[in-house]
Amino acid sequence: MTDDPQSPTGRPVPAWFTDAKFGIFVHWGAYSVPAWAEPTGELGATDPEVWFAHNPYAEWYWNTSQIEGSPAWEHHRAVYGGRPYDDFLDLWRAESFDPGDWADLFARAGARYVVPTTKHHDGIALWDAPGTGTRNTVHRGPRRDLVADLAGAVRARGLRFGVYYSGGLDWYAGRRAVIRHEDRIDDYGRPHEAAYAAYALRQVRDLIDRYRPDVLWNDIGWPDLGMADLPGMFAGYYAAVPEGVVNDRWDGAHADYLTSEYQANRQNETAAAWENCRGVGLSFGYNRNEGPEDLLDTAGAVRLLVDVVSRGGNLLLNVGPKADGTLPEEQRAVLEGIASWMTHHAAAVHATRPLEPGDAVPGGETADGEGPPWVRWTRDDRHAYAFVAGAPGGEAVLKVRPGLLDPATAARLDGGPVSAAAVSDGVRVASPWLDAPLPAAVRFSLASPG
Ligand SMILES: C[C@@H]1N[C@H](CNC(=O)Cc2c[nH]c3ccccc23)[C@@H](O)[C@H](O)[C@@H]1O
Repeated sequence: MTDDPQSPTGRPVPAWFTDAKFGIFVHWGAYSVPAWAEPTGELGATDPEVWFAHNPYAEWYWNTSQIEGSPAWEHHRAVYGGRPYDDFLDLWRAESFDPGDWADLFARAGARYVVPTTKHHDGIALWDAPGTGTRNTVHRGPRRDLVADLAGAVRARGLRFGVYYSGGLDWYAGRRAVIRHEDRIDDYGRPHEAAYAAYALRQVRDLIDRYRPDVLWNDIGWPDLGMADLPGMFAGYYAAVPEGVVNDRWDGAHADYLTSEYQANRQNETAAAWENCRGVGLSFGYNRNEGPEDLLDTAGAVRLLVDVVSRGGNLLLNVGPKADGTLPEEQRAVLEGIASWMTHHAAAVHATRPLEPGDAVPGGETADGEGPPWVRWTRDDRHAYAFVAGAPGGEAVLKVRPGLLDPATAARLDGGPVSAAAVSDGVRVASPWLDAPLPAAVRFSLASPG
């Protein structure tokens, strides 16, 4: 294993992952019953002092609702009379869950992999996980192996299937310690005992044996006394899933790729392979309190995806299903919007790579890179794709290395008219609606392919 941040383990990352560009995260659990949080702000852009007591992550309901005096604490008393959290497992029916419908939408949206929670911080398993007794969705609540149901539907449509596992926190089998901001000194109450390490290892090995996940997406970290188990576990994983990929949240033990989350750990976005994850809104679990102002719209989601891909990363965009198994309409609408955009633009996203350094400079943007127009680039062996949005009057100067492109080959992927001409510092393009918020891609042939 190397300590090279660019390729953390030296193992080449399977091409399917770096070509995939777009995955769907799914946070679904007992927390989806209350589905209640304050839409406070984005991780990494929100005051850590207020984060835990006003946690925008609805999947943290167990913790937030136990912080005395917090709005979630008040809500849990007022609406649920302070009843035990595990009641939500039995109230979670998933009566309208249609994994094929989800998988159809994810495939149309251009996602190439899907990663659902299999055990989040509340310790409730979405399969009959070893050591959980009946505290799982096979024996209670939905009474279904939700991991198997989604794996089958996703793979039937040719998408890859990964698993999210909360190795670093388990508020049931680990430590039932409520985490307040001041607890950061106490390592956030993370469990490190040998018994928990064995419990977690057994569950991850079970996930590998039963579902052959294409992605092992661990969260928070791994128990100290279980660190010695990991090399063997990873070796077993790669033997079972030769094209498998492992994320970076194993307390440094191993990583095929690095992750960022909303605005947190964005320094990881320089790695050879990396992935940014976030919700359509400010939460991963469904939060009934989120309004349009808290959610990405289609243009925002597409610009996020294109920006990430233009910098060599993947976007893992999360949807938080309701307890009944339907996707919230406002989140579904964003995926439908991406799907519509993808019908013309998939070729400029999947299996592309960034332009070489120096091939393009902030194209027509102001110095801060934020001014109009919004321009991002991708390329493959034969073409360069300029994604343009917000161009005043539909005109933009794409500042690229002279000789990189053949302007005569300019064509909008969505079929719209476009004119292009070489200018001293690049290519001027003009086309109606390049001033729209939703990016349109202009394809050029590379003057020298390769
Ligand atoms: C996908 C989300 N992950 C959250 C945990 N996130 C973090 O701990 C942030 C973080 C810690 N170390 C990192 C390394 C890289 C990127 C983010 C993190 C969970 O607490 C959320 O509930 C949700 O599952």
